Amino acid sequence: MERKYQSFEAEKERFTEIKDVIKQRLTKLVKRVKRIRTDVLDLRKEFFEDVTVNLTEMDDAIETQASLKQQAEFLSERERHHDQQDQAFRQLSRLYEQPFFGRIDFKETGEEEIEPIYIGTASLLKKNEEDFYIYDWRAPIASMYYDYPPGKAAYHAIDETIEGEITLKRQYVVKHGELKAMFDTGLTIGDGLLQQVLGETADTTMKNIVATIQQEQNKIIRHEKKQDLIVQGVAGSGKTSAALQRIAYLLYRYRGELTAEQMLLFSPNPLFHTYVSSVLPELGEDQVEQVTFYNYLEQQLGRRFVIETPFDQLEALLTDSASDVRQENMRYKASLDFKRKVDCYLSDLKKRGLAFRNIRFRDHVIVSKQELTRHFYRMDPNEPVHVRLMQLRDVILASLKDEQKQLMDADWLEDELELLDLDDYQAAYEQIEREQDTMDWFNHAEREQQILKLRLINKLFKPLRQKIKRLQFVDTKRTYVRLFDQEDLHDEAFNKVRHETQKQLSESFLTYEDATPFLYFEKVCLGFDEHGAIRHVILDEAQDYSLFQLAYLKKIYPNSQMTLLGDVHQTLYLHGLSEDHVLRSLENADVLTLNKSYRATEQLVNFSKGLAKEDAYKILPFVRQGEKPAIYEVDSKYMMFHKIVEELNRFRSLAYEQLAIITKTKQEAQTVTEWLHNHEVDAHLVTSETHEFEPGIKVLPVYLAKGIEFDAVIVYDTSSLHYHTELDQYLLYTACTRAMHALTLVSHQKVAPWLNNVDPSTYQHHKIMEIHAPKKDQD
Ligand SMILES: Nc1ncnc2c1ncn2[C@@H]1O[C@H](COP(=O)(O)OP(=O)(O)OP(=O)(O)O)[C@@H](O)[C@H]1O
Repeated sequence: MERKYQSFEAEKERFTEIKDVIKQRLTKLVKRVKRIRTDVLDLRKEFFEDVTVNLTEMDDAIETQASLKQQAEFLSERERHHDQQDQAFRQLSRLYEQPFFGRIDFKETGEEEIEPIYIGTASLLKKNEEDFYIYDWRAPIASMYYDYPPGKAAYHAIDETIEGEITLKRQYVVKHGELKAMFDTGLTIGDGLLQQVLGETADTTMKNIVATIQQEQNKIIRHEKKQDLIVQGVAGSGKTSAALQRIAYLLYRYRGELTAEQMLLFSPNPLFHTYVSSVLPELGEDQVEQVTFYNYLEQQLGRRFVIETPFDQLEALLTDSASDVRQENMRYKASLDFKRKVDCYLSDLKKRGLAFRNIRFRDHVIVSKQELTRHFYRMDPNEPVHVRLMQLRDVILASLKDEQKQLMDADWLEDELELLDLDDYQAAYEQIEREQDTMDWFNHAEREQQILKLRLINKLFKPLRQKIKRLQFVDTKRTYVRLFDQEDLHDEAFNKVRHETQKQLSESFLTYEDATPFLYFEKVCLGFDEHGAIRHVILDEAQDYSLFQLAYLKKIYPNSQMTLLGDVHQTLYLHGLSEDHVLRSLENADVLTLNKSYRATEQLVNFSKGLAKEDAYKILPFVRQGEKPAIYEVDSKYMMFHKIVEELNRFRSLAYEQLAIITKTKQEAQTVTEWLHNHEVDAHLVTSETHEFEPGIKVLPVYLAKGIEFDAVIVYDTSSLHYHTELDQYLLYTACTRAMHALTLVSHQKVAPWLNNVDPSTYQHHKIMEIHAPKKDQD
């Protein structure tokens, strides 16, 4: 049987043929898009010209309204059409640059033909609308490209499994719209191509990996079961990449049922937002909303409290300024033990303890807190607190009406009528006009006065009504503070943190660890505004979430499937050190693991895995060669900086562009940046407010480097004085695993203890002593 397109020449012809087809379609599409755009612009310009606006008579007004509606519908239909065509245009343009990246030849069992399946970022149908030039990488048949080596293979299409044999598996290198090379591959997807891709230098934004998705990553991307999914993946194993390709896959697979607005990505920091933002548009999908958990907390509580950022919480730990009580608080408030305590207290509130605020109007108490308490606790105790509060709210709003009526005779009201504006007078006038036919008013002036007074009262009461609707008559803060009034003989951790919690709450300050429990407490009291529309929540860097935070997220996104991606080795928060880790917590979740690290060279992985806290043997490198990491142990700060500059120069001479100096704290990052500036080295300090990733040298604390990678990394001062706690070990591992090609550790004096346990054959160790600093650098 004749095999199609075997030689490179034949492939080139095929490549050109497809590009020609795309070009023709693009030409047509450009004309169409232009035409529709002109239509839309004309329609917008002439919107009112085609409508006769006549509002004098009721019938005319109705007619005018109908024709306006028709015109608006027509316009929005054209706009929609324009958007669709524009999207098709962008998709075709992308395909024109790289029509396909892979191919499998598949012989279905029982069929004679071997079909070549070309795979690209989108499908391209032939004229007959049945056959394909190119299959979208997410199409069921394309899954075999990622899942099988040549030989027996199968895929699922709708309700059946189709079996057969892959007779050829091929990958292509396309650059600047030209086919440059091809590889026929075996077991994994093109070690050749993957080598090439991974060997490239880092970028300021993340790349998509559709051409080289690995089998174990494909399982994550195409996980379709209803259960939640937990991915434990070692550093650089492609968790974030898999998460983004998964979003693109789900949007394709459930097109028409699932939209980008129904998905939500929780990410670690604003810099990360920008870093990953190009992947989905590159794959032709809309951006999904990205939010940090802190932003979410701020949005919910920021008007009433100052909330500590997670980075400030970490800084307190890293600079050893967190007292024992504070550390206990971090651990305890993250735990499900504390959640159970809160739940217990919430259940108690059904019977007693809810604190209310007086409802006042102009310093006058309309409903006292005692009355509210009495009324609330006379309601059906079997009803949940939030349901009873809704009922109470309706009672208060009704009684407010009586209160308003009584004010009609108040003397001050007349004086304040001038607070009304022209619209109020106009409205009063129109109301009298309307009433004239049905009511027999003797005195217009009197009626007008009455209407105006009513309007004024309504206006004055509006803010109060809104507060009542938002249940602000419940004093949630005070109620929560009461939880900490009494000691608990059986709960030592609770007793330890009680006073501190009360003190901070009274100052309207919420530590990061306190913010979620308080928000949870308040939501259960007042009722959850569940985000029912969100169908999929993705948590990247999931190891940083506490069990309490995860329970909270489960509660507010009740109709959502969750994908958690994290790495136990990269834990940065105290709560992550506990046995009950978020990545082990979800019941009935599917758990998938990624053990191979693609980011770094074999030499870097072999070194950094020696720093990993648990199961280090499971971390496998992808075979890509580079230099061994270097550790410089020096005896002065000056020498440390001197070495940093030397290394930066060396890295630049190797054509590495994205260079980072990773410190433990923000203060150190600042010191290093200042030193470099003083010595005429251009470096950018990255802070928690940095949103854009600038090319060049970056100096940043390790927690801001999460999820991001650099060509070469220098880890600042890895001495034992500096890195010694259990958490420090995780930090050091995280910092070292940010490097793709080169890694240097500089240490002022003796290195951190775990570095001594790393296999010495995996790195070069240099001790440099006695270089004296110039006068200006001696401190
Ligand atoms: N299949 C693949 N093909 C090409 N590149 C890949 C593949 N998998 C991962 N990579 C690359 O490896 C690097 C690390 O990927 P990614 O950031 O997704 O890993 P991660 O597991 O989220 O890392 P970390 O937890 O350390 O932040 C990226 O440069 C990514 O492009």
